Amino acid sequence: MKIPELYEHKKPVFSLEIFPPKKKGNIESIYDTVEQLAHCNPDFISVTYGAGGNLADNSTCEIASRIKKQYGIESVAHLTCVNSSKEDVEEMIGRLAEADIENVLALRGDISEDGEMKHDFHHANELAIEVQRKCRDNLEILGACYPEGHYESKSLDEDIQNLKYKIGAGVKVLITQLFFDNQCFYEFVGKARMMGIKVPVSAGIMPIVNSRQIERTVALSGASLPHDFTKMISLYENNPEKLFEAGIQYAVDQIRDLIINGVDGIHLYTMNNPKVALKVYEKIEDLL
Ligand SMILES: NC(=O)C1=CN([C@@H]2O[C@H](COP(=O)(O)OP(=O)(O)OC[C@H]3O[C@@H](n4cnc5c(N)ncnc54)[C@H](O)[C@@H]3O)[C@@H](O)[C@H]2O)C=CC1
Ligand SMILES: Nc1nc(=O)c2c([nH]1)NC[C@@H]1CN(c3ccc(C(=O)N[C@@H](CCC(=O)O)C(=O)O)cc3)CN21
Repeated sequence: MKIPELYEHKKPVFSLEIFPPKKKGNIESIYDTVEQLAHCNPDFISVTYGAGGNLADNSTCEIASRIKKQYGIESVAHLTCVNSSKEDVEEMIGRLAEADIENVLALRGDISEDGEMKHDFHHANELAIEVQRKCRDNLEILGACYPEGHYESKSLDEDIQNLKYKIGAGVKVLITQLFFDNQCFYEFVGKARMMGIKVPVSAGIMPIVNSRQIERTVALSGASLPHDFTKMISLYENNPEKLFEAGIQYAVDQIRDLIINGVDGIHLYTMNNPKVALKVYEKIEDLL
């Protein structure tokens, strides 16, 4: 199924995100995770590509394909371009289409720490154009957006202007970077609508359930930390069980508020942890 159509018929769309296992030999382990995540009744599951130092290879395509075929759940394959040549990207697009994947999240990708990058693509809109050129009728394109602005942009306005290039290049649904302050999301969506962006925007939520995640997540996302959030961390940083429960509740409160305020979709960054996803799901199921 083509994901943009889902947003025409359902509100909120509820989606989950997973990443391929780090070690190549462990690829089968992800299917246990998917099997458990299926109990959350997701409208789709997305699979990252080269995120957080994980594999950027055919495993994204393989996993996204099996999610559809074996579990009957719609999938989205992430694809990044900044560390790839035009030939690499063309090959990957061909593979996705061959595997009957119908939806791709077109990303620039994180610039690797050693600074090595290829120079065929600079931004996500260029990748979207390439996907359109190669597979206009077979692949729907989703894109990423940043409620607090991407850290490379001078201002939120500039970032939203750049977002319009992606939409011009065929992106039909946006998924946000994770955030902990719903007010940032509401202001961002209000501004984007004023600036002419009409596509559905799913809110990306990551439950923080252990202290190890905090630093890494903040570094990756640049998300600001509201007072309630830092209070929760300082109260429970030495009590893993309490932090786990409080982290779930924080995400649940965020999601319930978003749904009540009419959000188009909720995209849950599961970090391959079905226990967390299921606990969140149980507490929001009545609103889905
Ligand atoms: N690997 C994965 O699965 C995931 C990766 N991400 C990460 O999100 C980050 C950025 O990815 P995208 O949003 O796809 O990048 P992007 O290319 O859309 O935006 C990156 C920066 O460039 C600016 N920009 C965008 N288009 C431009 C243009 N045509 N001309 C000038 N400036 C432009 C933006 O305002 C922003 O500051 C990366 O750090 C990516 O890795 C996010 C989600 C999942
Ligand atoms: N800048 C950026 N890059 C991304 O890849 C990205 C975002 N932002 N925002 C949303 C999601 C979050 N993503 C992530 C983040 C971390 C890992 C990851 O594998 N982290 C740890 C494992 C942590 C764990 O198992 O709990 C790692 O060690 O790599 C994967 C995908 C992908 N996405």
